[in-house]
Amino acid sequence: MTLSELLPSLGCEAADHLEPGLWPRSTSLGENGELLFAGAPVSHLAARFGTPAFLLDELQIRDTARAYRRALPEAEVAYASKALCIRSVLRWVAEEGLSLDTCSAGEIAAARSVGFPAERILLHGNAKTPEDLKAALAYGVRRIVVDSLDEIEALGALAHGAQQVMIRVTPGVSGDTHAKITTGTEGQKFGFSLREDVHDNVGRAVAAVLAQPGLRLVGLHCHIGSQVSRVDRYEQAARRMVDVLVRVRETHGVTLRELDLGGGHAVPYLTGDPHFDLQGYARRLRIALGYECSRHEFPLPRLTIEPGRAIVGPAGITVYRVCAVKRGSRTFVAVDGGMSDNARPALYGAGYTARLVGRHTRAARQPVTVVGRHCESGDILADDVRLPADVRPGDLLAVPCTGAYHHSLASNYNLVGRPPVVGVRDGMATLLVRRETEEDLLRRDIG
Ligand SMILES: Cc1ncc(COP(=O)(O)O)c(C=O)c1O
Ligand SMILES: N[C@@H](CCCC[NH3+])C(=O)O
Repeated sequence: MTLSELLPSLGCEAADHLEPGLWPRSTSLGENGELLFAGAPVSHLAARFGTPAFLLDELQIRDTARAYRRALPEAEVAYASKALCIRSVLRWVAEEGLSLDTCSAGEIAAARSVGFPAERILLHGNAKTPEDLKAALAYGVRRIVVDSLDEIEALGALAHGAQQVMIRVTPGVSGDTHAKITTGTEGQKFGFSLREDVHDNVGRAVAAVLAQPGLRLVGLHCHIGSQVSRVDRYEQAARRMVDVLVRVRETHGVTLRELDLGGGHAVPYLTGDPHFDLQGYARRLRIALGYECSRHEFPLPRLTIEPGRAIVGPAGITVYRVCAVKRGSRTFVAVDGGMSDNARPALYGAGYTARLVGRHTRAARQPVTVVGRHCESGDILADDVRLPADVRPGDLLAVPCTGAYHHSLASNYNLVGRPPVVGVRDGMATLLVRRETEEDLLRRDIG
């Protein structure tokens, strides 16, 4: 048992501290219980922008983008925009030299609106609509990652030039992650199977692309899942994909020069969650690809990777205001947001922590459940969190690691407007996405 685990059982509290590794690097504790975020007091940001609000540390996003490029200088690093697709973030990652993974006409439109270079964009999706494909072709998106025989036919009919195409493969490698975000194994909807006994397999996909005069097959893609911390699984996928490249050369006589190993790199949400070993990942991929390619006398393909969560997740926090505290068989601390700004606990049983900010208290910490304002019992933001016993309406709570798949998964359930996104850098805050108003909510309802 650690000291911080032992102290509460003795009725003592450890000195207040920020759980290491969970909060953005620029956060620190200020006076009177204040939390400083990228140089700005969170309670001031809450007063200025209201709550709930997503706060983003611009420099941390930029630093992480650079860390990826430094770790794998030979690779293309494509930010997976589904994690957080807002213009400012697209501009920041473009400036840091990243490419972009998109998966809809909407994400392409966002990229286009900031002039994201089309030659650095990829389009993904297991069910691309004609609008998605047309948007990609119209903007000149360099690579489209095809995911069904039907799509290959549809794209072939639309493409006139030599549209570059990659084929998404199901490598049969488990990312050892939540079932709902596992994508590398048979029996889920993404990718072409390596099994020859099923109809839509990789061999058929290769033949189908090669048969389309408007398409040019440039490589293969795989993505084993999201929130994956096991570097060995990526290494296994890389080896498997070289096998597939070699098999394609043997069977179809084409040497594919590009290999995209997807994203999925895990970030810690709770103390004790594993950190993704970026250096180890880079080293092991380099060795595995080098070894497998030389063993098969296959030219080293140009590598692409697609991290989303790892780029933006740890750089964001959400600030909420407490609306009510209910002390029954459990203590519920209800805040002014919930599953509409964080769907992840309801979707994946994801765990979060929370802390009181902007007020100093000597009250002992007690376990509480932080819940949202929505009409669902499952609208739980953080279970079993230790908050001061005197937590009360009007208090502010901050939740770390909310930069990825929070704003992008947000909904208007119960006709609640989505929170703003505020960028903070060197103490200066900028509203990047404004709060949704009642007028916004009613605008589309024209009946
Ligand atoms: C094809 C593809 N690439 C990249 C990603 C990004 O994943 P993550 O945000 O976990 O890095 C995803 C989502 O899982 C994906 O489906
Ligand atoms: N939405 C998921 C990740 C989806 C990954 C996209 N394929 C999450 O929050 O963990």
